[in-house]
Formats: sequence, C-alpha cells, structure tokens
Amino acid sequence: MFLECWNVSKSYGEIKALDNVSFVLDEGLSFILGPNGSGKTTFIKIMSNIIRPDSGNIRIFGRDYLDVPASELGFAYEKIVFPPNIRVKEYLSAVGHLRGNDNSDEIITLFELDKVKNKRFKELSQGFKRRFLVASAFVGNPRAVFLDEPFSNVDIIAKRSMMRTFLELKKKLNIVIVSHVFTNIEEIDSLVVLYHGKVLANYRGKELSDLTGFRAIFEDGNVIINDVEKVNSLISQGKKLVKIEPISIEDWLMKMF
Ligand SMILES: Nc1ncnc2c1ncn2[C@@H]1O[C@H](COP(=O)(O)OP(=O)(O)OP(=O)(O)O)[C@@H](O)[C@H]1O
Repeated sequence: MFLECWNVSKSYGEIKALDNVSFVLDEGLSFILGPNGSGKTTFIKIMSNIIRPDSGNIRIFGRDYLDVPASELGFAYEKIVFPPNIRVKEYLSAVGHLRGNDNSDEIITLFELDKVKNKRFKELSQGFKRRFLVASAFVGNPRAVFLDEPFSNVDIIAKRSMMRTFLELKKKLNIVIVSHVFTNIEEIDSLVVLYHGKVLANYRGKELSDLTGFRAIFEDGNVIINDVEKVNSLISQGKKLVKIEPISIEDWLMKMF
C-alpha cells in the first residue's frame, strides 16, 4: 500500500465534508469516485496542505503526509488557473527545474502536447488547458500525483489516450484520480467510493477483478455472476439460459446509490 487514511474528518461549519473516513490505496493507479459534494476535492485539498483535517491520520510511503517533501507530490486541481501568457513548454520546463528534474520533453510527448508546446495558455482550447494542467503534475518525477477531475473538457479520444498514459506512468509512480464520472475505471489497482463524506467502498487488487466479468440470466429469474460451473449445472438441469452479458465496475457502483 502507498497511502492510508484513518478516521479523517473535515467540516465546513455544519457540513461534514469528510466524516470519519478510512481507506487504503495500493501502489499504481487508484480512483476515488463519488457524486457531487461527496468530499473528493476536500480530500485533495488536505493532501496538498491547502486545508488541514479536523482529525485523523494520513500516511504516504509509510510517513505522515505532512513530512513528505513537496517535490515528491504532484497536484492538478479541478479549477485551471495559469497566467494567460505563459507558454506550455516554458512553464513545464520551469516546474521541472524547480523540482530538480526537467523531464518536460518526455511529459509533453506522453500527454500529446507537442503541437501546442509553444502556445500561450490563453491560446489553448479547454481540452488542451486540462491536458496541460494534468501534465504539469507529472513534471519533475514526483512519487505520487493527485488529479481532480482530469478528464473534464477532454474529448473521448484524448481521454482514452490519457488513460493509456496513466497506465504507462503508473509503472513508476502512484496516481490518484478523483472523479464523479464512473467510466474508464478498468485496470486500476484500488478504488474508493465516497458518498456524503463517508466511505461506501474500498476495493483493492483481487476484490476489483471480482467486480468485473459476466452475468448469466435464466428464464426462471436465476442470475449467476462469474460462475461458469453453476451456469453449466443449471443448463444440464434443463434450465433455459436467456442471455449472458458482461458486467463492469460501473454496474456495481450504480447499485450503491
Ligand atoms: N469552502 C467551503 N465552505 C463551505 N462548504 C464547503 C466548502 N468546500 C466544500 N464545501 C462543502 O463540502 C462538501 C464536500 O465538498 P467537496 O468539494 O469536497 O465535494 P466533491 O466530491 O469534490 O464535489 P464535486 O464533485 O461537486 O466537485 C459539499 O457539501 C460542499 O458544499
């Protein structure tokens, strides 16, 4: 595991944005999913030390999260704020230098920003602004990157390509994606589902692969999930199979709400 939270709470006045939240994230790519207002951005703000939790503990890489050097963590917030005249390559290179490792050329290629690398921020389309922001979190080789709604305003083709890039990058660093969009969540290593500031589910490793597979529906109403032997046995008893359909993590998530 690379990140652990125990009993983390954060209130804004009467509103409990995070209510005694405990979960564990494994190395690799993790998603924290939840509908609007479930506390996702509050978690990212805590991780980046913009706000402090009222109570609870968070550890990353076995250390208290406040003891982790800033250069080891990268963040891309939901709101995109850059000086309008800043140029893509210049900015990413400067961030790389600041963090002690200018890998901006590699990051520009990975996030397919080559075409716009000499453009100013104000000249970019919304989708490229998002990709520029997300790319900036990876410059300087941090050990963990936290991304708030990284697919917002990004078209479906770029989204798929970003997801492939995350799957490539997760081999050498940890990526935590916070989102209200329940898609693109195959091939991940851990998942947290938040709802009204509470943890509804925290799946890791094999628990996640068990959430995908198939559902066999029989005429008598019997539904069998991921059990080929049981399906064969029912068929041999003369039960009529109506259909077999794939199931995804999204199906499970939708049933929680
Ligand atoms: N600065 C603040 N002052 C008061 N209430 C806040 C503040 N920031 C967040 N909240 C409230 O805390 C709760 C959790 O908000 P948060 O932004 O963490 O949720 P979220 O899951 O990121 O939502 P979204 O998907 O809509 O971005 C919400 O009820 C929100 O209205």
